[in-house]
Amino acid sequence: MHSFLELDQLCHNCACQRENVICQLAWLLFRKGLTSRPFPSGGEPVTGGIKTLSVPGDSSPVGSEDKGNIKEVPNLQGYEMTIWQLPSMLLVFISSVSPHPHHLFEYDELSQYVDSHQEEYVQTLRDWVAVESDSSDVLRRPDCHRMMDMTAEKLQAMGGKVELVDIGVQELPDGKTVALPKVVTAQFGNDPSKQTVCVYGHVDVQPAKLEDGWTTEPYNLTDINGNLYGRGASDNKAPVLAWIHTVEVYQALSIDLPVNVKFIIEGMEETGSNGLDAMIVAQRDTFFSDVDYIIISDCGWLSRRPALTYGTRGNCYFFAEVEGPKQDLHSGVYGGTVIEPMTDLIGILDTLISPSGKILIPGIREAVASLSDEEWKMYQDIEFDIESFKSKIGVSQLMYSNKVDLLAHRWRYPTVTIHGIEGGFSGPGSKTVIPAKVIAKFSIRQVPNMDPAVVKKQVTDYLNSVFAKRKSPNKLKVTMIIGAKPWLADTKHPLYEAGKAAVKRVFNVEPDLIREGGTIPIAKTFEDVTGKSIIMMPIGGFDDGLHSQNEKMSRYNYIEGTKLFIAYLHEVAHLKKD
Ligand SMILES: C[C@H](N)C(=O)N[C@@H](Cc1c[nH]cn1)C(=O)O
Repeated sequence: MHSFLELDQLCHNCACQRENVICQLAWLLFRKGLTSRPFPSGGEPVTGGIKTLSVPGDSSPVGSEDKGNIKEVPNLQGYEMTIWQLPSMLLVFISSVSPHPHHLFEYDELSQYVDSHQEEYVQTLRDWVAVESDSSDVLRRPDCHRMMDMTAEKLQAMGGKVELVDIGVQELPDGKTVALPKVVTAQFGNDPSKQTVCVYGHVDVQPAKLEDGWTTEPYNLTDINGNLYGRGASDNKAPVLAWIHTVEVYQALSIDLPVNVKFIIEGMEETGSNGLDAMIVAQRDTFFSDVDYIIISDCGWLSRRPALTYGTRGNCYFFAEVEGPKQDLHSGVYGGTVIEPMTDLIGILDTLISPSGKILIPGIREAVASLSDEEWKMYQDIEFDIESFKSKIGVSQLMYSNKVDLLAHRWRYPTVTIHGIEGGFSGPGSKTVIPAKVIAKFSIRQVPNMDPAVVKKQVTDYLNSVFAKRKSPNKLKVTMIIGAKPWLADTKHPLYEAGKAAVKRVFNVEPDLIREGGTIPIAKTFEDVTGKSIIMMPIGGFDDGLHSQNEKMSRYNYIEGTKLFIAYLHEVAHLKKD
């Protein structure tokens, strides 16, 4: 009786990655239980094993030694079978020589491997979360560089063809420059007969401090009741790792990857993917030349039901700076005599959006694509519980009270958010100061058919005109620091059919087809520059708290998500090349 490992070893010896029919047969016999169990009592063995078998055109049957023209296969002791096992063996053999080279799918084995290695996966996530790779804080840039190195080392250790691509420097508002984190590219397999997918992800994170209200240390991954709390756990370190584990699992079981897999992992997504557009343009005819599809898992489900994402909003992120006196002033001594920068700033910010959520900047609402009947119907059919949404975020009232309006305003209408004001007093206690210079940070989420270049002008012109009416002696400077476009896919593309099949296999449900209110700044560039189709396949939970306190990734989503990716590669392998 042969063990799993022995069979695997036999296959390894000929290095055929189970392309060889003999290896496939041996594997399938084992899989079907035809070689791993003792004879049933009273069963008559019909053969002592397969002795020799030559396969036309095949140079290396399992464990063979080449002796002139005769290929000998060692006597595979233990492949004994009974007469009653013959028909199923024949079926197995016929299926193994069918013309499709990647027809085998050992999902159960792959999935069991994932289950039995989950502690390792959690530990790797812990190591990654421990790196404070906050791309918005230049003081943390060394951590971002370290994070990229760790990513490259991991992929390198797996035998990938890895490169750390230098994408230049970032210009800071004071005119200084700082090196951008390098971009990691990697490649596993380059079989021209297979599809090639490119997985994009990022390993930088949003800022997080314990004093922001986290209940656990943000950079110390903490498992509470199966939820793994830590900054970047869901956005986007666990999903990137889940893709890496996917390749690892195939490798560990010596199962040939059904598609070639490339990775492009960056470290500046949270601040708008600086430098990445240029890198993609530069590598269009090299790294991207053989890529068939791009897969992104940097988003989350809408509910407990798995989802496929077909749209993201873009983002235009602005700084509005108002500068007045040459230094901060005592509000008792000078209050009432100077025109305060903060008052000016709050005044102009208040003209961006009405209390009912109507954007007041001329031209913005007019550009928005109108909601089609088909879309309305799609939103209507999605299960979305307004009450649990409200209770999850802890509010008693939302901007809209019906599902379609809420989903539409979350996914496919623009919105203005005021994030904060730099320079104003924000510490605990009560400082009586007039801040001399204040900088508001606000952003406008972009949707089809808005254009960031146009929005930049609309916002700048509008704020300048509103400010002018105040007749203030202070100075206003408006800068757009991120201009990321929205992205929208065709859900009828075969990539989505493949996605549905993979979700069905792993979760036994149909996925929701959803859009994402957040932004993946590089998505549209990928599509425009490479001309390739994108699918977004989230594994994050609906309640992961991205960018917020107590961000988490559940073990369930991390582990089942890895299985989803395994299943998805199998489905993609069966797509016709574009
Ligand atoms: C959806 C993704 N996980 C994400 O959170 N992206 C960020 C990217 C961004 C946009 N502007 C600045 N950074 C987001 O949507 O906020």
